[in-house]
Amino acid sequence: MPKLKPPVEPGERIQVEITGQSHTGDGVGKVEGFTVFIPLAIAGERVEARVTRVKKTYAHARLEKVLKASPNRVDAPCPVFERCGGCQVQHIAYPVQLEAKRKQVADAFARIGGLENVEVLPVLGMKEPWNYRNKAQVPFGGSRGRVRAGFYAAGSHQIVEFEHCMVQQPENDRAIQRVKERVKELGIPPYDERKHRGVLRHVMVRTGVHTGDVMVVLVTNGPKLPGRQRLVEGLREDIPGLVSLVQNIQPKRTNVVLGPENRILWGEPVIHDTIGPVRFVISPHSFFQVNPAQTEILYEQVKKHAELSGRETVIDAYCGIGTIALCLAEDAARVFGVESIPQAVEDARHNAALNGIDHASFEAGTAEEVMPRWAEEGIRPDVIVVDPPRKGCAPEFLDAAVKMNPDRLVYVSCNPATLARDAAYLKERGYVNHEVQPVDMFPQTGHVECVTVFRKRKEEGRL
Ligand SMILES: C[S@@+](CC[C@H](N)C(=O)[O-])C[C@H]1O[C@@H](n2cnc3c(N)ncnc32)[C@H](O)[C@@H]1O
Repeated sequence: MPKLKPPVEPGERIQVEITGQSHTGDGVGKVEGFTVFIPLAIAGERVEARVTRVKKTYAHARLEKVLKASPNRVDAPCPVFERCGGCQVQHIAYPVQLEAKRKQVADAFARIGGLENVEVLPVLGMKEPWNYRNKAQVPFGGSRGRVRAGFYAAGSHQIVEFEHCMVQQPENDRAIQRVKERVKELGIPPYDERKHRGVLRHVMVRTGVHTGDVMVVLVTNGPKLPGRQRLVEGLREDIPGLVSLVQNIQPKRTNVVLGPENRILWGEPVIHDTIGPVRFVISPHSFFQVNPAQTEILYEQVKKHAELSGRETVIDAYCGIGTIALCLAEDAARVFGVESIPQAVEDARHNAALNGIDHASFEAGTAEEVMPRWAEEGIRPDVIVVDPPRKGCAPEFLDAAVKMNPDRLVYVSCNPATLARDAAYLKERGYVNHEVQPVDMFPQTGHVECVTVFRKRKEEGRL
């Protein structure tokens, strides 16, 4: 077949009807049947845009003028919204953001999973969809005299500075500004990623919203931290609730924020927070859900679908620091967790002890290696809960899960595309889901989280 030339070229000005919203929040339209993604455009609008990049099957364009505005367009409250890559959909009314996310999940089930009959319920959103994040990770740059700190602009490493981030807990904002002031005052050189020189690369702040604990992690390019003592004293004065001040060393030329080594500059190595009645320690490297209010809602959904009576054996796969496992433990006879990061597994064990839970055990390893072994060893869970990263579950893991013959498999997903793929895989193996409940863990962004339960197809009985 002769290759068709795309109908648009970089630099060209185009007019487009926007027909949908992509999973990253971009407006999507067609020019002579050719797909164009336009950030900041909204479904239902007619816009003028400048083509910036052309690929074989799609192009990107920059919005220049809204010719016909959608009634769903609102003024984005954040002054740096259009430049900062943190949020993508502040310009869309919140109820419409939620419906776009619901549709995104339904499309993934229909197109990727071939599962048109799975019902996608309305997204559980927030009453106040702002100031929710308990964790901020801010790159530092510029020069000794002109320190810059902010978020990267979309698709680049240009730092967009801010004083107040509208999706962060205010404690995180304040801590970042105080670090920036002290770094300036003490002349600590920020990191220059092009030359791989300088000291301060990132600052990470985590807040335990229920305990008030604050952790500040200063990520440096090497072990040196000039002005260390004065910096520690200054930040102890400046940051109310500071419990843990850590230096993390990332000597590599990489986009990975945290390096392997943590040094305690002052205070504790961890902070605490709670989910429901369960208390957790959080260390710099551990995964902890970033939207505490919505985590309670997400976990309620998991509990509802797990239907525990106190007699069940439960596996929590991809368990992080054991949050789901330990929140379910009260209603289960036995809980097993598996997680690939050894430090998180140590935290999970510590968390079990902290809460007096002695019928939960955690194993370090990949879920795809550990589950087949558990299946061989004869572990037969009634309920399996999975909460994998964006790439979803490995087939070896799902094969082992099916072999264990659980009654229910509760799937928590941060990526509708891989959830739909795995749903199709499970359906072929006799496990089906009928409904998906999306939860808005990340308001103002394109991301959506989902919970669904797979059960053995009735007519097939035992597998
Ligand atoms: C989305 S997080 C879920 C954590 C936890 N369930 C929670 O709600 O806090 C996914 C977790 O899977 C872990 N992980 C990634 N790949 C894995 C694998 N192949 N096997 C086991 N765990 C994995 C990550 O380290 C991370 O802790």
